[in-house]
Formats: sequence, structure tokens, C-alpha cells
Amino acid sequence: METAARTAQAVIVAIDGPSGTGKSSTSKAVAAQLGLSYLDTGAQYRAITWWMVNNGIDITDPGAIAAVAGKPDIISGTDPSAPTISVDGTDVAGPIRTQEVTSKVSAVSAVPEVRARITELQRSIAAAAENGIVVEGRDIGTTVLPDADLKVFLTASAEARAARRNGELKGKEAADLAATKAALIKRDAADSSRKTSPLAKADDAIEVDTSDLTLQQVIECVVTLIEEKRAAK
Ligand SMILES: Nc1ncnc2c1ncn2[C@@H]1O[C@H](COP(=O)(O)OP(=O)(O)O)[C@@H](O)[C@H]1O
Ligand SMILES: Nc1ccn([C@H]2C[C@H](O)[C@@H](COP(=O)(O)OP(=O)(O)O)O2)c(=O)n1
Repeated sequence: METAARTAQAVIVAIDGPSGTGKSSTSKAVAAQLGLSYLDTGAQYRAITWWMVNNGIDITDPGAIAAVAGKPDIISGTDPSAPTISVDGTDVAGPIRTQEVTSKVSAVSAVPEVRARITELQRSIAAAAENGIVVEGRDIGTTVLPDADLKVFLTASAEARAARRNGELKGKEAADLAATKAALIKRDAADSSRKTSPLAKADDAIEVDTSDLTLQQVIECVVTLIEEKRAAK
């Protein structure tokens, strides 16, 4: 895919970190405030996982996953005020957030053929973003966009992350704090220990612990870091 002609102020921002550290909320708000595109790469891995489940693929069999990894057509809308995700023309924004998909996404996203496919998609979306883009995930700074202008790695205590996730689930699905925390820790361990592009902080990423910060403080911190990068360009 061709690289779009970029505006002078275009910046590529990579935001990585484990679940519940504030990647999505921060990235969306920062992108909206600065007029950048926004890409939720976790939603893409969730979308391919949803497709595997929906098509009866045995997700305990990496060979079976690899064989069909190229089949689903995944399209991400990158407007931060209304991000979208579809698979083969179906809007899957809701179905990709179920506990079933959440419990299976680490296994699917560990398969190298899945990562190669989704990484290529992510790079072409970033290359087409004329005004720049905020891309959030697990391996953006290390693997997908190693030349990003700014890399941020968000962290937070498991307690803070579980409490945030439970706040979202309340009323929808059973929300037991200990169970949420255990599931988060299990997913972090799987995502950090896989062979192909695991969850990791890039050497040149700036680490921000969000445990005791409000969302607004994290947003302001990232906006300031981007403005510093833009001024130095
Ligand atoms: N600094 C923060 N303080 C309190 N709540 C936060 C903070 N950052 C995010 N949240 C809330 O925590 C939940 C998870 O945030 P999200 O952005 O989805 O994290 P991630 O994308 O890293 O999984 C959301 O409900 C969000 O509003
Ligand atoms: N760049 C990425 C982004 C997500 N993944 C995988 C691993 C994650 O557990 C799942 C889901 O990511 P997502 O960001 O939606 O998860 P949370 O919002 O943090 O719960 O996808 C990945 O392997 N690489």
C-alpha cells in the first residue's frame, strides 16, 4: 500500500500495555483532541477470534487457526469519535467484547500466521493516515511500528486494573473482583510469554504508571509528550 502524503504535523504514536491500563480511553481521547486517526489493534485480534469461534475452528489447534487466518476480511474505522470494526461486512463491535472471546483471544493471537496477517493490516492503516495516528496494543512499539515518533507503555497495578474492568462489566456479566483480577493476570501471562511479538515495553518507550492517575491526567501527559515531539520535528 502507498504511504499517504503526510502533513507536517503528522505523528505516529504507539501506546502499549496490559489490559485495563487505560490504552483505549487514553488513545481515543488523545487522537480526538489532536485530530489524529485511532486504531484499536486489540479489537482486530478480538475480531479474528470472534470469526474463528463463529466458524467452529478448534482454537486449541494452532495449525487449524493458521490454515484459515487469511480468510476473514477485517475492516477498522479509525475515527476516534466513532471507531468501528467489521468482519466480512458484519459490525462486530458488540460481539467481540463477550467473555467467550476475551477468554480465547490470547490463544488465537499467539499464532504467528494470525500476527503476520494482522500486523500487515495495521501497518497499511498507519501508512494511510494522513494526519498521523495513535495505535494501541501490545506490540506496536516493539514490532508493528518500531519507528513511531512516540512510544508510551502504560502500566497499573492488577488491583486498579481489575477494579476498572469490573466497573465496566457491572450489570452486564457477573463481576467478581477476585475472578476478574485472576483472569487479567492469566491473560497478561499468556500475552507476555508467547514466542511471536509478546506484550513488551520497547526500549525507547516512556513508561507511565496510571494506578494513581485520573484518566484526564493520563490524557494530558500523553498530549504533552506528543506536543514535545511535534515541536522537535
Ligand atoms: N487513569 C484511570 N483512572 C480510572 N479509570 C480509568 C483510567 N484509565 C482508564 N480507566 C477506565 O478503566 C477502564 C479500562 O480502560 P481502557 O482504556 O479500556 O483500558 P485498556 O484499553 O488498557 O484495556 C475503562 O472503563 C476506563 O474508563
Ligand atoms: N497488539 C496486540 C493487541 C492485542 N493483542 C491480543 C492480546 C490481548 O489479550 C487481546 C485483546 O486485546 P484488547 O486490547 O482488546 O484487550 P483489553 O481491552 O486490554 O482487555 O488481543 C495482541 O496480541 N496484540
